[in-house]
Amino acid sequence: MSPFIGKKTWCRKSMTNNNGKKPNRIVQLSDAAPYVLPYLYPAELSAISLTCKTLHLLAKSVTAVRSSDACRNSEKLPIPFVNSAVDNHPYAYFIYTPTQVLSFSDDPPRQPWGLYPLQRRDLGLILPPTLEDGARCECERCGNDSAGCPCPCSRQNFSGLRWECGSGCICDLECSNRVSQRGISIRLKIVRSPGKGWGLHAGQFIRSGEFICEYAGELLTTKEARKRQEIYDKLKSTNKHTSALLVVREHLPSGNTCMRINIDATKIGNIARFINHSCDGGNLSTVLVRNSGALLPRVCFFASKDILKDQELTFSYGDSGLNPNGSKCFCGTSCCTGIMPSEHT
Ligand SMILES: C[S@@+](CC[C@H](N)C(=O)[O-])C[C@H]1O[C@@H](n2cnc3c(N)ncnc32)[C@H](O)[C@@H]1O
Repeated sequence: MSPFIGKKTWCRKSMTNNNGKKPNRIVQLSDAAPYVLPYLYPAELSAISLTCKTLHLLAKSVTAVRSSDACRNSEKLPIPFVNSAVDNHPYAYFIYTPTQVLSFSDDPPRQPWGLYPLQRRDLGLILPPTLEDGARCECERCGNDSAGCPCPCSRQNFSGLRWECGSGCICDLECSNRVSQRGISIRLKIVRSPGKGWGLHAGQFIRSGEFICEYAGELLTTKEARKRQEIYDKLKSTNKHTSALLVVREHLPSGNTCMRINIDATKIGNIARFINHSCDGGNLSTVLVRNSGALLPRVCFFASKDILKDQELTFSYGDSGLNPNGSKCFCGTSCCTGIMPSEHT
């Protein structure tokens, strides 16, 4: 019997098994689809949706789940994509990580997204270890005795640099000095607009100083960052590609040296990859957060002013005067230079 995919959504496996015999097993598409469809890239999903009505409906429900939460159910609240008829993009595809990861030299592994609610462990990426329950920090910042905690709390309030407790402390994630380690807990949405593409917007009022999110992505060496930027610049000229490579420089106390942190959220990242540029500096500040016990700092966004519900969250990508050939800026602020800042790494 030839493979049959019909009204009743049954198909016969046409592949032969190890013995060269055709297995006699009947597979119901709607049962198998949840194990396959979430792994497909958007182009594959739309190709498969053209093959039959059942797969069309299943692919449509994968798309609906993907558009309903860019974070794959791995943050406290869903962060949906909103496209009010700007174009026909229901969502943007990328691999989700809640925090920074080491770079992948090849393409990262596929990550399931769609159809069933994912747990953090399903994401297939290395996630930061959680601390044992019950452990309590004894530092002053946590309101207890100052004895015993090796965290550098006393060095807090450095401008642009924040110290938090970490794996070197005995406190848990509830410690008040770990605000950037508990994931995203404010309502946000990713809104499509003409000119800028996707952008991150507030889904609620956000008070000045509140933690928004980490800039999560692949940590790159400077050599790798420069190589990737060259590739992205070429792709950008086709107008079909947006990249999300952020370079942050940390000036070390000596004043003579600075450390570069290159984070590429183009393929693997979190919702910070959707934050657009604003020539007036925007409403977010970029803060380097050092956790006690961690070698590298993380780049985090905090609200630099009160942000109203539905307002776009933005920050300044840099100085546009350095980039006379840059692409058009659509930030819409009164001080807009009309040109996007340099993306030279
Ligand atoms: C980190 S991504 C931000 C998310 C992006 N809008 C998207 O749709 O994925 C950076 C890219 O967004 C676009 N972008 C960001 N700010 C912009 C602005 N003010 N005007 C025009 N395009 C902007 C540029 O294409 C830039 O390379």
